[in-house]
Order: sequence, then C-alpha cells, then structure tokens
Amino acid sequence: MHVTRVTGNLDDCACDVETIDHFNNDQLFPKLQNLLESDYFRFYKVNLNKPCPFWTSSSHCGLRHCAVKPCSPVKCIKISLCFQYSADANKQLEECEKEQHLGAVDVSLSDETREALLDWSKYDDEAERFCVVDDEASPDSQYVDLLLNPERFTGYKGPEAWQIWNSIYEENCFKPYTVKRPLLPDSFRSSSGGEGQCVEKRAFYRLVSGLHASINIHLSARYLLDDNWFQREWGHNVTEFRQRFDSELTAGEGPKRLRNLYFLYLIELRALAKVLPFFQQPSFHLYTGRPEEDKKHKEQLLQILQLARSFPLHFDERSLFAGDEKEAAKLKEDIRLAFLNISKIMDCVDCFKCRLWGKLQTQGLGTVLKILFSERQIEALPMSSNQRPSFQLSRQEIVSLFNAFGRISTSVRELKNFRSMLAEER
Ligand SMILES: Cc1cc2nc3c(=O)[nH]c(=O)nc-3n(C[C@H](O)[C@H](O)[C@H](O)COP(=O)(O)OP(=O)(O)OC[C@H]3O[C@@H](n4cnc5c(N)ncnc54)[C@H](O)[C@@H]3O)c2cc1C
Repeated sequence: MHVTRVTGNLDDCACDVETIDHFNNDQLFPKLQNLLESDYFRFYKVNLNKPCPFWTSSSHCGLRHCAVKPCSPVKCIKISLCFQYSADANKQLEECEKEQHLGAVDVSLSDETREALLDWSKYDDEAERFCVVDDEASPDSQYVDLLLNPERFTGYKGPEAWQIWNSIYEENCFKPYTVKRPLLPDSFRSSSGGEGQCVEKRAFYRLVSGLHASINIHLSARYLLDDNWFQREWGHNVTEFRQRFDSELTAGEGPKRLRNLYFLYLIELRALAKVLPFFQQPSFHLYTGRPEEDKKHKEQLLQILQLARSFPLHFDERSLFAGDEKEAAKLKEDIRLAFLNISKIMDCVDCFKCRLWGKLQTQGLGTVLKILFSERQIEALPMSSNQRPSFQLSRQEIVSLFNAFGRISTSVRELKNFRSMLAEER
C-alpha cells in the first residue's frame, strides 16, 4: 500500500490538511500563479557568484581528472566533483555535463527588459532586513527571469547535496533529537557533536524540512522522463515521489515531511495575511513603468492578500514565542542568526539553478519571519505618504516572498496530482 497520504490535524496548530488543500488548490493557487507571471514578479535580482563562506569546493581542482579538459573555474569544480566519487570517469563526466546543463541558469533578457529593470530599481524601498540578501548594487548581481528557469529536476544529488542539507539541519541545530535520519550516509553526518549546545527549535526545523520537502516534490513533479537527441520530456515521476515520501520506504519519515510542508504553508500564509496593510498603502506601487498594468497587478495582489486573510484556521504565531519576554527575544535572535547562516549556506550549492531557487526561497522565508516579527510596526503604518513608514520591504523581498509562497502553494497542488496518480496505480 502507498502510504503517502497525509490527512487530519497538523501538530502545533488548529488546522487540518483537508482545509488547506481545498483553500489552496481551488482558490489561492490559480490566482497566485497568474500574478507570478507578471513582469514585476518574474524578474529576480540575485548574485549567483558569491563564494561559499564555509568550505572550498575548488580544492577538488587539484585532482588529476580535472586536467581532462580546459574549463572555466566553475566548470572545473563541477567536473572534478563528479570524478571524485566515480569509478567510471567517462560516464560520470557525461552525467556531470548533463547535470551542469540542467542546472544552468538562463540569464538572457531582452535589451528592452534590461533597460526597464534599471528604471524599476529606483523605486525600491530601503529596508532593514531580516536575513542576508545579496548586494543589489554588486556587478555580480543580475536579474534572472524566473519563468525561463523553472524549479525542476536538475540531477543535483549525492554528497554535495547532502552536505548542504546536512549543514542546514545539523550545524544549525534545528533537528529535534527524536527525528531519525537513517538515510544520510555516515560519512556525511556532522562530526561536530554540539548536541549539548543545541536548543530544540522544533518549529524552525519544521520550516526547513517543509522547504526540503517542497524542493523534492518539485523535482519529482518536473522530472526529466526522457532525454534523447531530438526531445526532452518533463513530467511526474511517481517512483521518485514514493521513494521520498512513502511511509514504508522512508521508515515513517515521508508523511512527517509532508506535514512539515503544510506547516510551512500555514506560516507563509499567515505572513501574507499580516502584511496586507503594507501593500494597501496608497504610496505602494508595483512599479514596472506601465501604470495601467501596475494598477491591475496591485489589485490582483490585494485580492490574494484579502483571500489569505479570509483563511479560517490561521496559525497563531504567538504560541511560538509565548512566555518570558526576555527568553522570547533571545529565541527570536537565535532564529535570526541561524537563518542568516542558512541563507549563507545557499552560496555553497554547486548547481546554479538549485542555488537560484534555494536563495529565493530562503529569502522569501526570511521575509516571512521579518513580517511575523514586525506585527506592531505593520499595524502602525501611516496611511498618508508624509510620514516615514515604520516597516519597509524592498522589491527583492517582495518578489522572493510571493515566489517562495508560490513554490509551496504549487507543491500542495502537486500533492493532489501525485495522490491521483498513486490511486490509479492501485
Ligand atoms: C538548496 C538545494 C536546492 C536544491 N534544488 C534542487 C532542484 O531544483 N532540482 C533538483 O533536481 N535537485 C535539487 N536539490 C537536490 C535535492 O534536494 C536532493 O538533495 C537530491 O535529489 C538527492 O536526494 P536524496 O534522496 O539523496 O536525499 P536529500 O533530499 O538529499 O536528503 C538527504 C537526507 O535528508 C533527509 N530528508 C529528506 N527529505 C527531508 C525532509 N523534507 N525533511 C527532513 N529530512 C529530510 C533524508 O534522511 C535524506 O536521506 C537541491 C538541493 C539543495 C540543498
């Protein structure tokens, strides 16, 4: 029997999976997808060339196999990483090049778009940010068209990918001690110990695990099913999905990961509901230089936020920081610092497309936390444009917030597709 179906109440909140499914799949998802296709939301500025601050993968370039071909430094790293773990060098090189190709980011933009984007940036708000964001003024930062670079299977896997997930879970100490991670190879488990220093931050662990689940749903839903010289076919890979989420195949962990995805959904939805007053300000514009369209998209955006507000079973984030004020403040600061670390780890992701979406989604989640931690400032926002606002979001934060939520919303929708496919198999 396939045991990937998740039903009923979610731990830590008063909501159930069925209510979310109905709300998301029938109401919110189609509206959001529409908005995310608009110009304001499809172009994201990001620096994909920041060096990894935690370890150097380039040391692998000293390997004998690296000399096989002349290569750019980045290509060199990828190829050498492939060789390092392989007995069959030729096959691996092929795989690596394929992965490199699938994981490459398409940075093409028309001249017209490029010029328009320069103009838009003048309208960005300065903001006090919650998490590390790329320096938008850096020459290495570039606009990426997200529609040209869908999140899907890239072939990024193995020790490099585990190292990233491992660092996020183990070194940032969000893992509840009860969670079994039997599938992680021993050699990639953290040897740093540090258990005594870790404070259990269950909710935060669930957010990261939900993000991890979402990424793995996307790669299973847009899998490379066929790749030959005349065509590439992308689609749902039910076997891949089952391997990651079936209760029996994952020692009971799969369904918990899916529940974490729903938990993440609720947290992000809550932030959208709370941030409505910011977007309602008359001075706020989704500036792209075409006033008619900008106005229309602002209306669409407000409708989505109103819809988010109407959700009947919102998560009560006050339960997260209940109790002693000092302790709550310390907990928030710990979370902020750990989150900062996670956003830096994204610069260590070798596959550029994975890095792009990893950065976008961590920034989106960082923005969610910033919103949830700024309740009073948002409520105090002035309705007249003469006063200095107490809360700001930059364009980059706005784009990442909505696109990150769009990814989670799509994952919830994809679960429905996988459920139907699994039912047909029976
Ligand atoms: C930031 C980032 C972005 C990525 N983006 C893409 C992408 O766009 N396309 C693509 O094809 N690949 C992407 N990957 C790779 C992908 O996530 C997997 O790492 C890869 O497919 C290998 O999967 P795996 O089965 O070995 O286990 P992984 O997904 O690598 O997981 C490692 C271990 O963590 C545990 N685990 C798995 N899921 C969860 C969860 N939800 N919660 C808690 N623990 C869990 C399991 O014990 C598992 O063995 C990305 C990886 C990272 C780090």
